[in-house]
Amino acid sequence: MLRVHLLRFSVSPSNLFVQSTKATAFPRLLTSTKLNKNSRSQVRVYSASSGFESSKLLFRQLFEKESSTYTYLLADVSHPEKPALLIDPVDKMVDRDLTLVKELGLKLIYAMNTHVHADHVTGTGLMKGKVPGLKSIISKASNSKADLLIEHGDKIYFGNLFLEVRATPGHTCGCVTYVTGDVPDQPQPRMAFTGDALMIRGCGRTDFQGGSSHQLYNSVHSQIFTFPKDTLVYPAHDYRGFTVSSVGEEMVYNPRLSKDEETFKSIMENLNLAYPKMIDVAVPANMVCGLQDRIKTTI
Ligand SMILES: N[C@@H](CCC(=O)N[C@@H](CSS)C(=O)NCC(=O)O)C(=O)O
Repeated sequence: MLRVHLLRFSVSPSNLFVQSTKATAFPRLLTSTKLNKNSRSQVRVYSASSGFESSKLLFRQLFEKESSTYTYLLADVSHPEKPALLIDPVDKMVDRDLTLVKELGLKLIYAMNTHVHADHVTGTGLMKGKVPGLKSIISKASNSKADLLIEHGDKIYFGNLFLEVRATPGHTCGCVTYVTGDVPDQPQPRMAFTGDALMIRGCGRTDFQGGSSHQLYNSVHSQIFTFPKDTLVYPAHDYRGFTVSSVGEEMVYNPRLSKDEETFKSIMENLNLAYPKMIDVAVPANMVCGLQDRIKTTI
């Protein structure tokens, strides 16, 4: 039985980050406090283990061709349990993904979504039925159901590695970007999993699901373009064969987001894209992280 442990810390005047090591189960939810002399901001930390061993990232980019979706597998292979997570798995590729996880000897602990997708059904619900203890994750702002509802500033630990959550609404109201940590024992350069907020030489559309071109412009400029320029950009989709970009590259060459906001809005208003074919099926399913048939008993 999985136990979730929640702790809160009081604030003290320094700019340190403190997390609990008292939780008793794996994985666990921790709450910690970002200590800042000017604020009392609290940051929740989802942690799969404690300890300060050196870390090593295993990383795979996987593709689903009908919706042109990228799924990302990350694991800390320096940790004895090799805890792993998947970002944006697709329902029809669940067996591929879980076979790979098994072959690599990983322990899948989180199946995460960057947002409520409109073009395909998430694999997180199916995976929960196949991997005991697996937790689904989506943002609280998405108004969806999942095991863990994350918010801006949260840290999601897998072994000694972690992803930070950045709210990047605009394509949908609940979009988040997951970015690797900026401390020395985390992967360098940083890696940003931008979902549909920032794509390679493009971005997510803003014409449904609470989309807003004003919000998207501000999200990308304030939350993604402020990462170091060598930060790698891994989107949820690519329609032209690109696999990875960098923040510096997109700041210069993104034909939409390198422009001023008014020009960006005008571009977004004139995209004239057809609605995604799967939208009526995908959105309701993804609002419950693909668990629509079992929602009452499993979440
Ligand atoms: N044709 C596809 C949907 C294509 C599409 O609308 N993609 C979205 C992301 S998935 S909701 C998007 O934001 N595209 C931006 C762009 O500039 O292409 C289908 O029918 O599924």
